Amino acid sequence: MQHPTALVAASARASDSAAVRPEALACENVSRWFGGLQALKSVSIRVGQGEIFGLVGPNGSGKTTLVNAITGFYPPQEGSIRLHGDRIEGTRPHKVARMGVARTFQNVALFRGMSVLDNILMGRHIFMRPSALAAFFYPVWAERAEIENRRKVEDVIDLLQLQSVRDEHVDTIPLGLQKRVELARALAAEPRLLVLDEPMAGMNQEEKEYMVRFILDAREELGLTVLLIEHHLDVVTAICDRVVVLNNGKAIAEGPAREAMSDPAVVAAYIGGAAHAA
Ligand SMILES: Nc1ncnc2c1ncn2[C@@H]1O[C@H](COP(=O)(O)OP(=O)(O)OP(=O)(O)O)[C@@H](O)[C@H]1O
Repeated sequence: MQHPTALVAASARASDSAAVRPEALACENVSRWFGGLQALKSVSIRVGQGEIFGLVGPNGSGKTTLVNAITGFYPPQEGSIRLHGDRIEGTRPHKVARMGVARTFQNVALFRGMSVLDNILMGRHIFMRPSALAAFFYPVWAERAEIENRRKVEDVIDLLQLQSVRDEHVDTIPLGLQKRVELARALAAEPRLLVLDEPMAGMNQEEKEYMVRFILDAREELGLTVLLIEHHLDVVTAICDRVVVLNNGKAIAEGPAREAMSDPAVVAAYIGGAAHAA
C-alpha cells in the first residue's frame, strides 16, 4: 500500500493532460440561495472525463451545496449544469442517478441491520424494474437480471477487497470499512461520474491510505470521472488532477491542486476560516 503522498508524481502527470480531456461535467455561473443566504455565487467549473477533481474550501464555503445542485437535491436557482453535454440543472435526483451519477454522503448513509452484501446490492436498484410483475411474466429475464446484478456486485466486492466482511451486518464493522461499503454501493450503480463527499472523514491514516488506493483503482479500472470533496489537503494534493477552491460560496482559485492551494487568496481563506486539514 503506497502512502498518499507517494502518489503526487502520478497525479502531476495526470494533470498535464487534464485540459485536453473531453468534458464530463460543466457548471456555469451556478448560484443557490437559502432564504437570504447566498450559498453559491456564480460558480463555474469544468471537469474532464477521467479526472479526479477536488472541491475544496473551509467549512460552510458551499462544497456540498454545489454537489447537491449537480445531483439534483437542491437545484440551482441560476446557472447551467451539463453532464456529458446534456443539460441537467433541475433534474430530479433519481433521474440524475440513472444518467450515471452516483454519490456518497458526508455522514455514512448505509441501510442499518442489513449485510454488507445487501447494502451493495441496493446500488443496483436503478437497474431493477418492477420486479414482481417482471418475474411473473418473464421469469427467465428476471433470473438473468438477478445473476447480472450479483455478478456486478461480486466484481465490486473484489475491487474494494470486501470479501472478508461481505456477510457482516454493516453496523458491526469499523467506520473505515463502512465508508468503503458506501463507495462499493456507489460503484455497483456503474456510474460515469462518482461524487464523493468527504470519503475520508473520521478515518485514521491507514484507513485513509486504503481509501486513496481504492479511489485510484476505481478510476483506473472503471474509467470514472471523480468529483471529490475532501478536507484532508494531503490527500487532495496527492490524488486530484485539479481542484476548485470555494470560499463564502465563491470560486477563489482553480487549477492543479498544488498551485491552487498555494494561491495567496486560498491561504488567506484557510487562515481566516476553520480549516481542519490534516
Ligand atoms: N438546506 C440548507 N438550508 C439552509 N442553509 C443551508 C442549507 N444547506 C447549506 N446551507 C448553508 O449554505 C452554506 C454552505 O453550506 P455547505 O454545506 O454547502 O458548505 P460546505 O463547504 O459543504 O461545508 P462543510 O465543509 O462544513 O461540509 C452554509 O452557510 C450552510 O449553512
